[in-house]
Amino acid sequence: MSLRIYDSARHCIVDFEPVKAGHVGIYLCGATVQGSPHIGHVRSAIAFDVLIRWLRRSGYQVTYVRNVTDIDDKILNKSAEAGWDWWAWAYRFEQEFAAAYRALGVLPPTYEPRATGQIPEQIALTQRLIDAGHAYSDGNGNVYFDVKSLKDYGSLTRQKLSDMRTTEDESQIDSQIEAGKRDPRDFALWKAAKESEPETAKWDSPWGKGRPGWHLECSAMSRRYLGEAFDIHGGGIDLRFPHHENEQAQSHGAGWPFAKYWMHNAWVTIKGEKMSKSLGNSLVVSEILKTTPAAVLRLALGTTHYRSTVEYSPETLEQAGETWNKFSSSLARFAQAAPEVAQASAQELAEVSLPEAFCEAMDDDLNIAAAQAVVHEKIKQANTAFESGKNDEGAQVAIQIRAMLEILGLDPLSAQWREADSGNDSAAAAALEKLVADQLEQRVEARKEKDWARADGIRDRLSAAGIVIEDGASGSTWHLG
Ligand SMILES: Nc1ncnc2c1ncn2[C@@H]1O[C@H](COP(=O)(O)OP(=O)(O)OP(=O)(O)O)[C@@H](O)[C@H]1O
Ligand SMILES: [Zn+2]
Repeated sequence: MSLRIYDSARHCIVDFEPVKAGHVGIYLCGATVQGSPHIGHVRSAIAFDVLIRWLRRSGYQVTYVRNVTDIDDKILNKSAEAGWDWWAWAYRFEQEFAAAYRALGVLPPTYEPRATGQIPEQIALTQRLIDAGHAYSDGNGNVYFDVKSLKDYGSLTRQKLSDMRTTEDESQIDSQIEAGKRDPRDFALWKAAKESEPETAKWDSPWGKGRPGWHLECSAMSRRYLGEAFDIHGGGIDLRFPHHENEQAQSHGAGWPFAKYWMHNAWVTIKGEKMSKSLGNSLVVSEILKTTPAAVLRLALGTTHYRSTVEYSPETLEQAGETWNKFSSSLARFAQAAPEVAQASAQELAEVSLPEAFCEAMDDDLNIAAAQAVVHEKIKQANTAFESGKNDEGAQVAIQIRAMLEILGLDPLSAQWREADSGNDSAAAAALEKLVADQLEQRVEARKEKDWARADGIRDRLSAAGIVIEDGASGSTWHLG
């Protein structure tokens, strides 16, 4: 069996056949870096991380592009309110997103272009669309895409033009932009600079100073890094319209075949409602990570099917914590019984044969529940093998378990999570330091009161726990004996 995916343009499961044999080009709409990432924001990066790991494991050479939208109305407004330069504001949150991705074990994309780094390409694309008769300037510095000029406008989301009211992002409708449109359904490719906007947010163009509309960057950047035709375009479900419809219109209008398949991930909800800053129910990743191990959060977000909603509650994390403990304690036990389990290199893990049922599940539009069931089954099998002294068989199965978990980004013995554990080690060391310091203080008090029995009792109890006390002129120090 080979990979089958749900193509959200065709609304059905299809065989995945790459544009170029052996290669896969993927474009994922990345973050608009206007604020701290909440767990809804990182879901798509995690979902597509699993896809990319699986494609690589299936032998494809993957070029993966995830952009950063570092300029838009929200960034300009929020930075102005806060008294920051817009670019400093955007960079601050770009770094927060990067830290969240790193903490959650999301592999870096092959290329991560910023919208502001591709202005000449976006100007050239706008000009190309004007030349092709798909765009027009209003004479006031704005350029619009003429939706009626493109036969397949609406085809991605199966909508008739006659049923549409607008094709702009409704949260960002701007009266100045609306004024120059020949048709209210046209959308902006280039926006004339406004008096109130900072000079650094204005670029020269054939239509005067301004900046690109939001949809344009993805058409320009996907072409630059993936070419005119590429395999998979991904993003959150809300991006299908108008963003992806408009991206496709721009690229088709330019004469480029664009994405062959479309994949969209579902929401993270809380009490059934979309997690969202504006609804005030969002949980910032860095806050959750203060109390929850990153692997547990990744498990909670990444082991629900990407097209199903993740309903978040404290129980979601609790359950994920239990599963993670099972994965990590099982592998720690297996590695203790057979050191080769922990020593297996990334290369070995990438080459070890995987259980057929796991591959079938992953090939079935990333059926992660069925794939996880195989992991649990194999944990049972390894347990039985080790218990009956068949260490070689146990080790072989345990290495398969690691390889499967690595595809889900959840191998507890991988460098990512081993390092996280060493983070736990330092937390444990800090806790020990505090407890021993407490005991030493009490011993000092006991000695001051000439309560020798109590002082000796403390020393003996510490010594029984493997802690040696050295008394010196400037007080007592301790070390592990
Ligand atoms: N709860 C969520 N679940 C999954 N993806 C989400 C969620 N919230 C946002 N996203 C993804 O992140 C992208 C950017 O989200 P956006 O900036 O609209 O965040 P938000 O928290 O909904 O903010 P706002 O309330 O200001 O609209 C969205 O287009 C969407 O693809
Ligand atoms: Zn996009």
